[in-house]
Amino acid sequence: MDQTPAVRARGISKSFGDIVALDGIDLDIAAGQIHGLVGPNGAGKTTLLGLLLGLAVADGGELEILGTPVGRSLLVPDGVAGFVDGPGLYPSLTPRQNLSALAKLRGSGSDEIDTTLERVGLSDVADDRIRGFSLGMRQRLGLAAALLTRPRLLVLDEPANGLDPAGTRDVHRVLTSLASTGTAVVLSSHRMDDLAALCHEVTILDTGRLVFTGPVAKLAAESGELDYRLRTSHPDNARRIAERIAGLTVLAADDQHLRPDPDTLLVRGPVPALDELIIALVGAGVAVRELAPVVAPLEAAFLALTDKETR
Ligand SMILES: Nc1ncnc2c1ncn2[C@@H]1O[C@H](COP(=O)(O)OP(=O)(O)OP(=O)(O)O)[C@@H](O)[C@H]1O
Repeated sequence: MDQTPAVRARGISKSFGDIVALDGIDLDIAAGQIHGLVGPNGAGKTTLLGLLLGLAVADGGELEILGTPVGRSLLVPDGVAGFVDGPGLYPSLTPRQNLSALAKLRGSGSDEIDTTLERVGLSDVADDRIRGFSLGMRQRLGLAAALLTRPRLLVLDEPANGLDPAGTRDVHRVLTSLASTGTAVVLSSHRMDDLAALCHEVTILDTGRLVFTGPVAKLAAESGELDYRLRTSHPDNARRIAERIAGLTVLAADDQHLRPDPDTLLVRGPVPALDELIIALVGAGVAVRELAPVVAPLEAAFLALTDKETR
């Protein structure tokens, strides 16, 4: 596998008038890596993806794509494909015609149209006009158009947007198989569960600044103490026992904006205190029916790193 980094960015900045969309971003994406970009609305994700696609140039910093320095012109090297703000398609044409037009423009890929349409699950509608397509079907076709160029860096802005669960699974499968052959994939998403399932590394942006970049497991480890939902056979006894465990706090349901449920207790504490709680509950004849984090560890880390109220 080619060891040239797909992306190497140092101190990238980009402003639109007074708005600082990116503020000194460093980013490394290795070949064959699926890298997720997350952040609240307006964090700068689309702006960063646009720079990688050559749709705009940075105001400052250094950017290397597939080993080639990208200067102040809008040229990115061959081997980069993808889309931001939805794929650009010809609505009056069919998927097959869209891909044929693209293959003609590029002078290659026309023999791969059928297999590419099949890969993204559009074989059955290959000859229907795309004007009536759903958002999810357009997303699939956008991905097909990108795949046809055999990219070494694939850049996708919210590719799972509008996809049903089966569509999301198909896209994950395509991206995972692409990465296994050395293509780097960078994608934005608002769904931490998707990113956890798909990405090797994630970068979190917040109002143009980088607040985390690294392996998904490292991010999950930053979630600190979590809140857990505890369902037992005897909620009143469970509450009394939980209140006696050192380091454990029993929370009110409205702390979490959750629907009140008399059978469920909310507790916050470190894992050893939870272990102690379970042992005590079982010892007292209280059956534990569920103990699960209210917010998944990755989501909790994301919220802690980007939550303005707590900052
Ligand atoms: N062409 C533009 N002109 C002016 N401001 C812009 C432009 N593009 C982006 N911005 C601003 O830059 C900031 C970053 O926007 P960007 O679209 O990159 O965020 P994002 O993380 O992709 O957001 P979202 O999750 O809502 O898609 C925002 O404040 C946005 O309003």
